[in-house]
Amino acid sequence: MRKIESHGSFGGTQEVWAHDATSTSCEMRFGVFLPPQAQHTPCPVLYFLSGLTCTEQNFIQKSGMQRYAAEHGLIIVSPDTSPRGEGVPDAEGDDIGLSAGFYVDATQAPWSAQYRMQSYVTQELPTLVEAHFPASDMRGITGHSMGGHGALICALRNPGFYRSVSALAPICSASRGWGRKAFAAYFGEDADTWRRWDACDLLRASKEKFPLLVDQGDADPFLEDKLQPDLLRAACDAGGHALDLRMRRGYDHGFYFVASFVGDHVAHHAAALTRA
Ligand SMILES: N[C@@H](CCC(=O)N[C@@H](CSC=O)C(=O)NCC(=O)O)C(=O)O
Repeated sequence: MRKIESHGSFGGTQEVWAHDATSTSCEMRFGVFLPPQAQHTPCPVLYFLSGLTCTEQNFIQKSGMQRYAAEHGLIIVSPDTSPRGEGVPDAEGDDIGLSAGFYVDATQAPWSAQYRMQSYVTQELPTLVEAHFPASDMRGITGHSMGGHGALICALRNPGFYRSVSALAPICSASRGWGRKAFAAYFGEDADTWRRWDACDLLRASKEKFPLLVDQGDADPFLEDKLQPDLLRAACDAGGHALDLRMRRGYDHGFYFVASFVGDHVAHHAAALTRA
């Protein structure tokens, strides 16, 4: 593992690390914010999954989350959004290939060899983080847009592994919205497989009940066609999950929105992760 960056921030440290990942067969980078409390005691970890076109940098530079993480004593880990490097498959468009891993394990060639972001985020990365940083095994997961979809499916596919889950402007049903092109490529046209990676289908089927905090701007240009919060509401009703969906007047999809509400999400996770 190699430390790429280290910056003092709100009494803690914002770092970026690189390592050779086995799940994605390439070098992967991730951000880790270590709050001041981590100098003395193991801290809970909140994973933040970013959206299309992002690397590990967008969230750590634009969200201002370090202030809230330092206040609540949370480590925040922010992985990259896809495998990277020479030979990694890509295709035309922002919603497939590089920066568009959709946090799934692809089944179709040529994607299946390296587009294994579900395994990376839910297995390899937590193992690495808990071995190398002062991290406890209390984990929460959140994300923005494609990363909101990612947070939901990671929690739903791994019951008991995360104590808390939330999302900012998530792609609520990737197989019906913004993920259709990627799902067709990564999984082929098998509808059963698509359902196993779609947050709304997983919510309808889940026996474990998930209390969900979701913020969504009502001026988001992707709201109706690509994000589809109405489908999330219907799936939570059908599956018996408590959904706190907060529609935010005048907010669009970008990081001005994320920065406005990330503090609420950090506080939400801190309450769940520091409860005895
Ligand atoms: N160009 C794309 C949309 C690009 C975009 O808005 N990306 C968002 C995430 S969208 C869903 O996953 C983002 O976080 N961008 C990075 C940033 O720093 O703003 C299109 O219009 O299709």
